[in-house]
This record gives sequence, C-alpha cells and structure tokens, in this order.
Amino acid sequence: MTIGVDDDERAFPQLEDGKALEESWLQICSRLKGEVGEVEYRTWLTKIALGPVDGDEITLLLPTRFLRDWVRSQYGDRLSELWNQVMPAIRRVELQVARPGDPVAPPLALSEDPSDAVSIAEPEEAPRSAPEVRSDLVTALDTRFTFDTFVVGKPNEFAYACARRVAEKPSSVGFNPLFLYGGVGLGKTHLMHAIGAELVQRGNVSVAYMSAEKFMYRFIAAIRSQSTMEFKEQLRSVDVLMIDDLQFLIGKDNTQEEFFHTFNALVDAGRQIVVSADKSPSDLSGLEDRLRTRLGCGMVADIHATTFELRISILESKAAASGVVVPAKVLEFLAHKITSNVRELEGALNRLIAHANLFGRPVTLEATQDVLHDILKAHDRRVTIEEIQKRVAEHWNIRLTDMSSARRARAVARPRQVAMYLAKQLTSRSLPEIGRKFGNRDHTTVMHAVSRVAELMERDPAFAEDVELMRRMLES
Ligand SMILES: Nc1ncnc2c1ncn2[C@@H]1O[C@H](COP(=O)(O)OP(=O)(O)OP(=O)(O)O)[C@@H](O)[C@H]1O
Repeated sequence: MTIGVDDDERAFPQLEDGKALEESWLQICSRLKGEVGEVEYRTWLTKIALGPVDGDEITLLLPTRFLRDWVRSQYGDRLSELWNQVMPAIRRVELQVARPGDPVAPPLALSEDPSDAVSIAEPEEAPRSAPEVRSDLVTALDTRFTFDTFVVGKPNEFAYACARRVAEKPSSVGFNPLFLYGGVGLGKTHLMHAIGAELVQRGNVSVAYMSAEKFMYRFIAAIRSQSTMEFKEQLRSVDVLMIDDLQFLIGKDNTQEEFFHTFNALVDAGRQIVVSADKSPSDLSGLEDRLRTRLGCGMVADIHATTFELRISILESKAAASGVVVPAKVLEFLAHKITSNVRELEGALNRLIAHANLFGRPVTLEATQDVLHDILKAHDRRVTIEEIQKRVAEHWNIRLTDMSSARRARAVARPRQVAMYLAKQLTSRSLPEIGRKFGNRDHTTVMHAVSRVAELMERDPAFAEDVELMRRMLES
C-alpha cells in the first residue's frame, strides 16, 4: 500500500489514506492500551497526535520535549513494531515535538475509546508494570484507594465531598487548590488516589501524584543532571498535580520556591492542584508566607480524628471485603483499643485475618488478644512521642527543640537517638512517622538511631542502665 503524500508537502494524508491511517492508529492505540494498562495509557499515550507521513515514515507529535523523550524511550520501539504490523507500508516512526502550525490529526479523545471502537484481541503477554515506567516522576495510583473503598463518617465527610467535587469537576472556582489536612493515617492519601483514579477513568486528563519528598528528590536530581527545564516542563504539562505530605518541604527553601512556581504556573493555566499536609496552611509555619497564602486560597478541608462509630464502619467494611467472619465483639474491641489512626486499625485487622486464613481458625476475642498482643500492649501504655522527647530532653539536659533541630553535636544527637529508639520500642508508630516527629527526618535516620542505641547499650552498661531507667519511667 502506498500513501498518497506529496514529497514536498509533508501534509497529513486526507481522504481514504487519511482514514486508513486513523483506523490503523486506533488499532495501535487499542493494542497499546491493553499492553500498558489504562492509567499509563491515559497519562502518556493520549498525548500523541498523528503527524505527517513521508514515504515509509510516519511522524507522531507530542506537546513537549519531555513527553517526546519519554514516549520515545518507553514506547518508541513498540510503536514502530505496531505500525509496521498494522500498516506494513510504514517502516519507521519519528517522534517530534509539535510546532505551532504543524498539520496534525488531533490526539484521540477519550470518549473514542479505541478498545470499544475496534475489536482486537488483547495481547497475551503481561502488561508492563506501571510503577516501573512511572517511577521517574509519578507514583502509580494505588488501585485499592478509591471512593468506593473510602468509608465516610462525620469526621471526614467534608473532605470526602470536596475530593469528589474535584474529581467530578476539576479546576472549579473555589476548589483550586484543594488542600486536605489531618493527622497521620486518617485517609488523606487514600482520598488523593481516589481523585486520581476517578479523573483518569472519567476523561482525557493526565494526573501526576507524588509525595513532597519525591518532589524534592526529583528536583535535586534534575539540578544535578542539569535537566531542570525538563523537570519543570514535565510537571507543568499535567492537568492535575497532587502533592502528598507537603509538610516535608518545611525548611527546604529551594524546593519550596520551585513548588511555588510550579503551583502558580499550573493554577494560572487552569490546571487543578491537590495538596495534603498534617496541618492547615496557616499552621504550617516554616513554609514561606506567600506559599501558605496561595495554598489557603482554594478549598481547605480538615479530616478529623476518627470516632468510635467511624472506626467500626471502617472495620466492618474491611472485614466484609476480606471474606473472613469477624464477630462484632472483636470489631468493637479493636475500635476501642486502637484509636490513633486508621492505618494501625487496618494493620491489626489484617493481621487477624491473615492468622485466621493461615490456621483456618475462627476469629475470637481470645485469639485477638493473643495475636495482637504486642500492638495492644503498645496501646495500653499510651506513651506519646512528645512525652518521650520531653522526658529524654530533661534527663540529658538538652532543649526540647533540639529533638527536631538540625544540630549534630554529640551532646544533642545522642539523646535524640535515644528518644527515637524509645519511640520505636514504646509506641506503635512507624519509622517514617517517628522521623516526622523529629524535625521531618528520614526513616533511615530513625533506623540508624535505633540500631546505634542498641549497639551502644550492648557495649556500655552505664548507658544501657540510663536508657532502661528512662524506659521504666515512661512505662509507669
Ligand atoms: N475513611 C476511610 N475508609 C477506608 N479506609 C481508610 C479510611 N481512612 C483511612 N483509611 C485507610 O487507612 C490507611 C492510611 O490512610 P492514608 O495513607 O490515606 O493516611 P494519610 O492521612 O495519608 O496518612 P499520612 O499522614 O501518614 O500520610 C490506608 O490504608 C487507607 O486506605
């Protein structure tokens, strides 16, 4: 088959050949979608527009240099193969950045779902794993976190309603940015992923979700590799940008600055921003004033601590989804005992369910007390990290603020490590949670502190006695 293209003209082929080209493209899209999965397809591949054909070469156009490079590196070979299979006259595929005035066929609208439009057998091979391809900028959306699996109650109904609204009508006046805040493990990340999943499912939007920590590391990496322009371009080409745990940017002035510019560029271009943090914008001291002001300009929604009723509903829903029968008595017991956050509640229930499945025994109250012995013990003590920091600071005669400061002098660093060690031993907080309470330190710093203190306790009996004394005081 030949494609009627005048050599000098490099025009998008019209009439029959144009139609054939479009049909081939629909088939290729359908195959690609089956191979890479819905989310990835919508994020990256719907940005491609058909460009001109020149002899045996077709040009595919992308809106930015970054996208062009990304699509070339991730899908370039596959695109060539598919074109060649579907339309053997095409032997080469050229990927280019669209220039103003380029003759192009528009990208595929999502309403024209290619898999519906053309019936083609799905490929046999397993789809490429999304996290691998997206890890460079975005974290793949967790498919478990949807609106359907989010249990709504008084403490989170407002945040839930706002999240739904943004998912239904992104960038509406008054909802941009959407700022979700609340304590640890109360569902902020879950709601953000739910927004992303809904948006991707509904329409032709590209969604980027990442933690503020990842934002910073990507930014630093871009500076090192002298590719900040690409980083900016990549971020600014998305329709919806979601940044989780923004409090991580406190004290990271350069990254804050970059985020501020990205934020402005996106909002000015009518794109949606969703941000989460552990405090409201006005309480995020340590963030630049101008950023705090802009963050508070849209909709600010608080997720409150769970109530007993909400904890029960969440447990009921998760138990039902697992298929294991968990008696109401056990659910009530857990909802009474584990009040701090949903993540822990869920973790406890999952452990019970795993136990029941493994040993084929029914879940009873006795079994619960036995299986969750350590978690329940930690909750009985109810020692808080703040309390540990205060007692340790008093004992070693340092300022409480040094628990979160950047000072590295041993007289300060050692008691801080002891406090981290005790926080790990006496509370059920995870390493990242502990790190956050110690001036937003990384979980690896906490891990190092825990092993360092354990090692010192083995070597130095006087030090071990000090730490043990501290532990007894805190436990009593
Ligand atoms: N209302 C809810 N319904 C169902 N599951 C929930 C709800 N709230 C929280 N969860 C579950 O609890 C776990 C922790 O939630 P999530 O990670 O969203 O918390 P977070 O507020 O982002 O915490 P962090 O401050 O640590 O970032 C997740 O597995 C989530 O699915």
